[in-house]
Amino acid sequence: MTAQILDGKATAAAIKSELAVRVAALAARGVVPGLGTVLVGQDPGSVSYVAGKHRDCAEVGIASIREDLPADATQADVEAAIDRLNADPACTGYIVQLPLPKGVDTNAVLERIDPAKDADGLHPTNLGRLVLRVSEEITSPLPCTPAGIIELVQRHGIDLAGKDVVVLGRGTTVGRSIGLLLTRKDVNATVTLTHTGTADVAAHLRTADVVVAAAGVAGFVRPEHVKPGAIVLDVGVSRVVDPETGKARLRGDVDPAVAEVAAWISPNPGGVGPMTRAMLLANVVDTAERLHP
Ligand SMILES: Nc1nc2c(c(=O)[nH]1)N[C@@H](CN(C=O)c1ccc(C(=O)N[C@@H](CCC(=O)O)C(=O)O)cc1)CN2
Repeated sequence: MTAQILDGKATAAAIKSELAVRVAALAARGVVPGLGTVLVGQDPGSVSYVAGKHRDCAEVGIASIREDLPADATQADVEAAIDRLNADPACTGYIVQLPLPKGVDTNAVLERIDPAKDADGLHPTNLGRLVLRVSEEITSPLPCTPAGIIELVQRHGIDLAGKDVVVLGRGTTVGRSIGLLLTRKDVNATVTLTHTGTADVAAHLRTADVVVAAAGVAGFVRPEHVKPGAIVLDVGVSRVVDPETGKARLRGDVDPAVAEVAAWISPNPGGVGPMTRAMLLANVVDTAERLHP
């Protein structure tokens, strides 16, 4: 079996076209959504992701605002940037690019974001709404990567109801929150969250209908871990130096040979990453439409 591709690049492009139409309709009424970013330091991945977010904004007609801080920025410097974006009427939503350098308290930073401007859906108020609302319509921003994974699968005609999903990794942007979305009544999957304290991760993986690999360990999921016909989402990214060329290249959490066992697989790059960015834009547009009905 060779897996079919869950094409995040093409799906994100389709979503961006839909969003561009909605942004034009807002603009016709004098409403211009504005996305802010807070970037601390020069981590190459973070620099590239933030640049991509601003390129996306330009593509769909969303204004962008940048707060770029040096790697040695203090907690007070980061909080001052947050306060500026909270107060800026041109900024209708913003994100703080993660991870933050050691020494900056990430949770304190996330909690300082105005929940009404939380474009990442990571503020405790917005995560709390997800905890409470299992069957109601959600009118607050959703965490971008989890929302992007579900959208990617559903836009390929796959129904997740009744499926057993095994998630690898309990990080802030994916593992902690994806179960809240997958177990909503409109999705109806069953979720097992595995992590570095799980006794036998391989045993869980082998039973999964769907694997969400967000461990950040290159090539962690191998063909012998995957049930034939499973759906595999490759989320984690590692920058691995090629010993022959000395150049760094991106590697996902999933060994490419898994494509010989799975029914569906998301490439990495070109899978979940572009969907994360598309969902961020969707959160910004949704918020602007809710504020200006
Ligand atoms: N505040 C946040 N920080 C982080 C998040 C997040 O959702 N919010 N997620 C990740 C990084 N991330 C978004 O910020 C992200 C990751 C990957 C991509 C992407 O488009 N990747 C491309 C490859 C890009 C490259 O070549 O470098 C792909 O997969 O095709 C976008 C966003 C952690 N931080």
